[in-house]
Amino acid sequence: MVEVWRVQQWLERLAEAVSNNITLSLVILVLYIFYFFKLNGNRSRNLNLPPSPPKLPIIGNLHQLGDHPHRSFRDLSRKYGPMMLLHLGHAKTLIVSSPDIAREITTTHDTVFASRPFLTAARMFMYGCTDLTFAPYGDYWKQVKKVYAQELFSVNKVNSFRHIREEEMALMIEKISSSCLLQTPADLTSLIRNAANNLTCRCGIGIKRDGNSRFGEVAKEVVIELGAFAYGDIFPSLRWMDVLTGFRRRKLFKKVDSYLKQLIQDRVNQSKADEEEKDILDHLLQAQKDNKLGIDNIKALLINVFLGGDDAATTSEWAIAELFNKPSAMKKAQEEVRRVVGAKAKVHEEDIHQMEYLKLVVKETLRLHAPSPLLLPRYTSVGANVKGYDIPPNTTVLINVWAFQTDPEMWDNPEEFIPERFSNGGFDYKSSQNYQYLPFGSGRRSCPAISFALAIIEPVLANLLFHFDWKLPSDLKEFDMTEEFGSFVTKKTPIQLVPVFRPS
Ligand code: HEM
Repeated sequence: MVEVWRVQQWLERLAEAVSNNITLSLVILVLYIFYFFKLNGNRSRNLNLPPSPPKLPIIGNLHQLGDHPHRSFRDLSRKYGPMMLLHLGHAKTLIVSSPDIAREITTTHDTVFASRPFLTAARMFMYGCTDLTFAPYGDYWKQVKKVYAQELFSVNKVNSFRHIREEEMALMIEKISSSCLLQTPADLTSLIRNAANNLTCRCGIGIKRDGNSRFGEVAKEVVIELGAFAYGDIFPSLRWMDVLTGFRRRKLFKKVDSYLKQLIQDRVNQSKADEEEKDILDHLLQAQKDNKLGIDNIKALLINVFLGGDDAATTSEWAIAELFNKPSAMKKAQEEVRRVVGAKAKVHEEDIHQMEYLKLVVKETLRLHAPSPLLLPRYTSVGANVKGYDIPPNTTVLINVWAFQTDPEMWDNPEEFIPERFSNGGFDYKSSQNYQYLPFGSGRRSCPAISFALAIIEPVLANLLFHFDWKLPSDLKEFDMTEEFGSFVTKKTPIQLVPVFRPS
């Protein structure tokens, strides 16, 4: 019998040969794609499919994606309509660009489109997609969603993390104060990311996710890997190429896995008795004792929590960037924060409840800069009919909320940052009444952590506005607002501003 390690060695040699030889890789790629084009034929001949832009052989519409897919899709939808069927490589992808069709997908046909595609990186890092984000819709997802809603992100639980938020805010302010004394620019991007990620991870697992700690490094690499290219995601028939070429991914996974294993083991040995002190990991271990979850499920769910901090950090960064770019809004927000906090030395959480303009600033930021402008991909394994069009089985669905959150037909001066546009109410994060504003998604797969996220974003902003005024470093003439598309849409260049202590 052939020994397993020999087979492994053989596979690794083959993989090396393929990845070192571009011509061989390309020949295999082309042969496979032609084979599957032929095999699949035109199965959709009798279907009334949504309009599609012309596509190229093999790569389909991939060349039309550009650096900012949400913008390219919006431009294409102006020509081909609010429901387009694209072929990203071999993957059928429905692009939705109107609130009306978003409602159909997330409400009328919610259960049909409630799954997620099995993305290569998610399969690995989310332990076979057993986290909440990528789990296929079904009993397991429902059970995990219940644990999240009742035990992890309930209002009481979010409130119980208040001391962590206050400590992390104090640390952030202390670090900025030293830049203030030296009159050097503060790297707000990394300060905000550190604060949001430390805070999220302390609530999740009781430890920080500092940029340069071992855990911080690993978490950062996972975020990059989740947004990275994989053959199998666009050419499902080429999934085997990912197996052959995914050494780096597997190495990283081993690192993540051993880290999480140790973390869980340590916690099992010292569980906390006090309900108030329990963090997310304690609750997940309790769910394991109740036979609701396995150890690998817990690891996957913890990764979900690490990633959430990045969403909140991205939003806080964009809010500061937009305020800096619009001095009248900055002045109004600062005046409100300073009036509400008054003579106190620091911002208290009860103060934030009274900061109405600050909340409008967050809403407007999420309109222009939803961290996931295409939401998270949905997937249907069965066919469906939406607005008279046939959606074939095995189609991924991307809802381009950015397109309708910036549509001039729905918003006045849509490119401009105007927090006041939300002052009449009418747009709630959770309400599904108005589908033209959906930064947290909609329906059963919408974000379960809205209050948790706002409880990070609002204190970060209130503290930055209360303690400091901000000015451009002397060597900078302009403030760059370019976007970068990755796992989230972030600001391309870090925010470097010089802090000045607020006038007393
Ligand atoms: C500004 C902050 C955030 C934004 C804008 C945001 C946005 C989103 C969006 C758009 C989705 C997909 C919705 C859909 O497919 O319809 C989502 C799902 C999700 N979010 Fe958030 N999120 C934020 C913060 C967080 C945080 C802090 C956490 C956790 C710590 C979190 C955990 C999740 C999870 C687990 C899902 C998957 C839900 C499912 O598939 O059932 N999010 N979020």
